Formats: sequence, C-alpha cells, structure tokens
Amino acid sequence: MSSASDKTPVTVLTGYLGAGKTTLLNRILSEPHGKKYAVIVNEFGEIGIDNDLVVGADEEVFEMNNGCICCTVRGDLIRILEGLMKRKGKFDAIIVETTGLADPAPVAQTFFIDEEVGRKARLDAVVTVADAKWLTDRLKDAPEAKSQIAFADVILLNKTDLVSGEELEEVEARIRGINPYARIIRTVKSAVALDEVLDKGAFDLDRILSIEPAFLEADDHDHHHHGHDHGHDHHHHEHGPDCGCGHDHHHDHGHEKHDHGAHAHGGLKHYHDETMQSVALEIPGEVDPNKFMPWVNALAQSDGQNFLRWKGILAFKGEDRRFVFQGVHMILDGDLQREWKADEARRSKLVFIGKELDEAKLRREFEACAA
Ligand SMILES: Nc1nc2c(ncn2[C@@H]2O[C@H](COP(=O)(O)OP(=O)(O)OP(=O)(O)O)[C@@H](O)[C@H]2O)c(=O)[nH]1
Repeated sequence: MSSASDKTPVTVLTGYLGAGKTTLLNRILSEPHGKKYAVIVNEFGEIGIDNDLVVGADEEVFEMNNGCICCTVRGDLIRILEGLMKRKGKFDAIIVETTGLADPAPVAQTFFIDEEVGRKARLDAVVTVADAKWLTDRLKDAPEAKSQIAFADVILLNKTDLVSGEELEEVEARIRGINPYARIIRTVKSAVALDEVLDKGAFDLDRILSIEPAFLEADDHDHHHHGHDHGHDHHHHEHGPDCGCGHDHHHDHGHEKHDHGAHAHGGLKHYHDETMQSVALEIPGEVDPNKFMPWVNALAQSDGQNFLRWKGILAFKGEDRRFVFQGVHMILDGDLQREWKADEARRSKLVFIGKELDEAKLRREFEACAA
C-alpha cells in the first residue's frame, strides 16, 4: 500500500466559461515555486486556442482536444494520467484544467474509480473559479455552473473589481447556499497565494458522498461510450461523429427529458447544457485591426448577451506580436503578447461559445476583417 504522500497530487481546476481559470493557471506556472507541474488542458472548440494561451505551453501542457473532459474522462484523461505516472519523478503535481462547460464530478470520480490512476495519484482539491459578475445569472440557467460550485473545495470568487460590495455579498451568499463548506477567496485576476490552492489535501470524499451518494459507483460506460446518447450538442460544431467525446452527438438531441439536464453516468448525475454551441473561425493570414476592433466592439453591443465566451489569437497586419483577444459577454479584453515564432504560420483564429450563434454571419463578418 502506498501512503497518500507517495501519490502525485492532482488539482482539478474548474469554473464556468471565462471565469479566470487560464489566468490562474498562468499565475501558477509563472510563479517561482520551484516545482514542476504537468498540466492537462481540455479544449473546447475545434481549433486549439486554450493551449496557446497557457504560458510555457511548450513542455508541460497536454491537450485533450475536441471533446468535453467529463465525457472523455475515462478515455483520454486516464491515458494521459497513466502516461504521466510512468514518468513519475518528473512532476511534483498535476493540474487538470477543465472546460468551462464540464461537470467536475466525473473528473473527480476518476481518481477513486480507476484503480491504476488511484494507486498513483490522489485528488488534492477541486478548485473552482467563479465570475463575481456573471455567476448569479449562470446559476439560474447553467446546471454545470452549479455543479462546479457544489464540488469545490476552494472557490476563487474572481473579478471582484467588476461588482459592487453589495453584489459581492449577494453572490457569495448564493455560493454559500450551494456549498457551505468550501473556502471562498475573493480575487482580482485570480491573484491568490499558491498555497491557498495547491497541495491542500482538501478533497473531502465524505462530503461529496453526501451530495452524490453514487459517487463511487462505477458504471458500464467506463471504458467505452458506444451508443450512449448523451443528448448534448455543445461542441458538435464542425466535429464529425468522432469528435473524441465518445458520444454520439448527432442523434436524438434533447430527445430524452432529463431532470434539470442531468445525465446518468453510473449513478452519478452528469450535467450538460444542451443549447450550447461553439463556432470556430480561422483566416489563413492576417487581419486588419482597423476593421477587426470596430467589428468586435459593435458585436459586443449587439450580440454580447449570447456570447458566453469568445476568444481569439490574431495576426495583425504589420505586427510582430500575436494579438490575444478575450471576451466574456460584452466585456472585451485584448493584448499584444509574445512574438510570432519563425516557424509559426501567421493565422488568425476566433472561437465563440454561446447560444443562438449565427455562424454564417460571424464567418462572413470575420472574413471581411482580413488584411
Ligand atoms: N475585470 C477582470 N477581468 C478578469 C479578471 N480575471 C480574469 N479576467 C479576464 O477575463 C477573461 C477570461 O479569463 P480566462 O482566465 O481566460 O478565463 P477562463 O476561465 O480560462 O476561460 P475559458 O477557458 O474560456 O473558460 C480574460 O479577458 C481575463 O483577462 C478579474 O479579476 N477582473
């Protein structure tokens, strides 16, 4: 028997779209902590933007593309974790960043149900980043957001700069209503002392069993997902039937009625928003910032309500550095970041995640920004 301390600690980083997970991850990776972390990032949308936004991405980041981590959890995640375990000694800890749409329960479950993984790794804590400005709304319409709060051991109540003291009290009370146990830390730009979120030993199985009595029950979807109608289409865009999620996305969407959009994975409720879509656009070249910036500003006003998350990496005409564009609803942010590398094609990518996305219009308008 190995003791807990022999096992590699795993932090599951979750939180709704745009809450500040990547911001926290970059902080963790760039601080001089003297540790070596392996990072597993679960991408949403077909073209990899998330991985490109993580600093030091070259050596440490393992991508799980095209699929939702909570669906691929027993496939890709286990394979990546087992691969990492074989290289034990190289990593002090593992961080798994889930997409904003993932339900963390099945991810956490992996560490208890998969024997091989459970022998070598231990779930240290589920850390949830919550957006102080939007969480209250998402708790009303997005069951994943609620599950992310319910499963958290530590909650960063982030973006406190965007709300009044009164609103902050309100959202904190809502969080407490769902999860009275988690430690809540108020942050701006996910600024937190690392020892508040890493190596906490905070994951509390007994508490989770009180929320999800079926947490430890394995199910027959464990190693193959065939034929499992998952009823969600949040990443169906431009994916073939083999999007890697392992579920059939193109049949019977929303056909079965589930309570609150919950799906059974074993005995475990599994939440997915069935109306979420993503649109991924790419221009094989540069864009003109004098067209792009006015366009996104106008779009934020006209359609921002429907865009839960939009982000892009753009090659601006005549600019040596990559422009990283970020949006959460109508709040936009953009920065020139590192230089394009010599062997890197100067392409411009933009991803939208939201509801009622008019793909043809977005594509047409984005393409009109080409330089
Ligand atoms: N005003 C404000 N903006 C913030 C804060 N934290 C992060 N942001 C911005 O919010 C946007 C989203 O941050 P990310 O860290 O990319 O969020 P995320 O949770 O990784 O997003 P997804 O991976 O798309 O789910 C970026 O534009 C950040 O700069 C904050 O405390 N205040």
